[in-house]
Amino acid sequence: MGLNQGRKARVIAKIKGFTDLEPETADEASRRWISVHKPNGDDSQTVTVSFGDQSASRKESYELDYCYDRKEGNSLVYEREVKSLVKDVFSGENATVIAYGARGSGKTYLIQGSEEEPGLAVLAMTEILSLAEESGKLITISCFEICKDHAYDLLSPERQEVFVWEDVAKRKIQLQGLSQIPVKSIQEFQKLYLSGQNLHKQPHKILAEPHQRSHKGLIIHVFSGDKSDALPIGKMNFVDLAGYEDARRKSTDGVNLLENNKINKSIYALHNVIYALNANESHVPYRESKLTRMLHDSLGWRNQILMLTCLNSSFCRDSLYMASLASRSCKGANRFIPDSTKKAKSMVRTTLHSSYKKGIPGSVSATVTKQIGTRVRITENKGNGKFSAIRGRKLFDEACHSTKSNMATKEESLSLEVVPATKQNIQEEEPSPLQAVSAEETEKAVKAFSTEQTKMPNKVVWTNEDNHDEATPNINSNAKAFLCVVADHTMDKENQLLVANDNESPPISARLQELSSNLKLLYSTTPSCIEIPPKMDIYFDSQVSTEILEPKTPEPSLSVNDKLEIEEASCSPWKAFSAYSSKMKTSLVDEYLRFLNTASKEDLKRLKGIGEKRATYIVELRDESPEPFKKLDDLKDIGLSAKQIKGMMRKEIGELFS
Ligand SMILES: Nc1ncnc2c1ncn2[C@@H]1O[C@H](COP(=O)(O)OP(=O)(O)OP(=O)(O)O)[C@@H](O)[C@H]1O
Repeated sequence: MGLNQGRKARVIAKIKGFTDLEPETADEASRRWISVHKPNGDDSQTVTVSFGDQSASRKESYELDYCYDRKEGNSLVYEREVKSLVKDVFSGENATVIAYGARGSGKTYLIQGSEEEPGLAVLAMTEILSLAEESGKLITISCFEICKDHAYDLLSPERQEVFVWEDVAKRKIQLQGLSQIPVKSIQEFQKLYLSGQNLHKQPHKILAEPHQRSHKGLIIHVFSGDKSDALPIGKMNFVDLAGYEDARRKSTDGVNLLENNKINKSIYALHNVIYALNANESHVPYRESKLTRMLHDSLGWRNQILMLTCLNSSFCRDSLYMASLASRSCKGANRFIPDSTKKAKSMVRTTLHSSYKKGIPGSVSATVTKQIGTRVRITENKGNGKFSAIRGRKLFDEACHSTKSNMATKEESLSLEVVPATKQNIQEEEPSPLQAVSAEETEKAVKAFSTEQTKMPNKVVWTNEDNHDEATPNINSNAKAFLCVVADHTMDKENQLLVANDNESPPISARLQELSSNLKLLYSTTPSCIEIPPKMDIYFDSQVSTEILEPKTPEPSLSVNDKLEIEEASCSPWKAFSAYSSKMKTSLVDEYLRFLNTASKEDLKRLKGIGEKRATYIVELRDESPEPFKKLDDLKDIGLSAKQIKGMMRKEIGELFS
């Protein structure tokens, strides 16, 4: 199939097949719960998946690229969806197949399969090995898992941690610590892959260690030949995501909430990337999770992506939510960003840029040392006024630019060893006598580096886009150069109330605007005509309808009590007005708190008065407790005074009328 209608990722679904243990009546019940409308049969370019609830009186429907039925097996999905991707990998592209869905929705069965029914990864590997044999290519595999946003190598006995390094051109990823093992036969593959993937199903060596849910990945690398000088051609990733489970419900197997939150967050992060790719957005938020950072060089550009939404065949609320998320990222549309917000965004960006130009304090220092070949370190320091941050960026860009021409090619990168940069080694290292203290010296130092770079072949600049603190690998003596960039090159925005960001979801002002419009709409209606909207879940509209539903952000709801109060107040215009105002305030505050409790770090930074530091702190608080902000006063936990909190709310709401 593979028809993406011009989009980067194909998003399809597979309804879980029945196990032998399920009763015969399961089929009938399943049909009541989930049905698929294919307007052109198997050739449909879009299908509608409809879910009925247990009473069958209401339906929710979502559009996807395709949906495979319960009885359609893994081999059919392979033939129609994955086979063509295998060919693409041999012609130099990367392909990624990702299965996600509620817990127990058949993800592992689809990717890995069973003895009787091999999964997509096994079927693909069979074909890859056969093509490799015909054409004399070398195949290696890597297996990893991601637990609580840390990646581990599943093919090394010590299960070492894997770190993500990215070159400055942002097109190449190096997974440090991830083994690659050559594979020649399907038996060899099965042994390695299944033992790696099923580690979690074995009894834990340390009994006290609790059972952990994780994302599991397989990377199949194809090389140009089978000698040691072989060049990488392409790779194929298969990812079996940990099952989604609504964090608001109690976890069934004692998995702690924190772990659940991390899993869900990385599922959202992945969908935000897919959404941004399908919507052709200029910014794709790859850095929101470990998984998307690891797959960065396989997601986007000309690479192939297949998103497999696994759906439970019997009633499962989490499956509904997954279908909603899938539909959203499938279309790459349906996002609420009013024009006014776009305008505001570009205005903010201009202002921020010009404030840099005006020389808001910031500094750049560069260090050139000869300790390990040539090394240039550029750090931007805030506040000492020696150098503007924008100048620092410029110098950095210049350095990168002159390095880019010397970037290791695909061939060269094979033999390249990465020299990681960590916050720790940046700080601990002895200052060089050449440490620049003025703009002029800094510029000279960077130029020296650039010149040095142009002389040296085989060089690539790597940066760790992960947490800089996480890696403390040894400096490799074979490496000739590296550039460390202290990532915090955003200005301290805590007090500037300005944020420039291209992130994917609407800022709070846009959502508040939406809320405000909804409330205005309500206000313009006579109280007795007020419809009580049904209670909404995030992105999930449970309204009784057979229409195709667009996944949504939540809207305000009025309780029966609200409605009664408003009706009571309707006898006096002033009382009615006061009642509406008060409800509006409550809804706005609720929405604001919900945003604080759920938004990504980048989105949080869109709020007035929330900069890098506060956003980081909020995210950390959420890791400790799933919903740290229950009332506005809880903002005091991030160091705000009552006056500042009020000020921030006033500014946020004032924006609605600007
Ligand atoms: N198409 C199918 N036919 C028969 N049995 C299936 C099918 N799909 C899944 N199963 C069975 O359903 C159970 C759950 O499937 P599986 O482990 O693949 O789900 P999962 O989504 O990977 O679970 P988790 O969220 O826990 O990782 C397994 O016992 C599996 O064998």
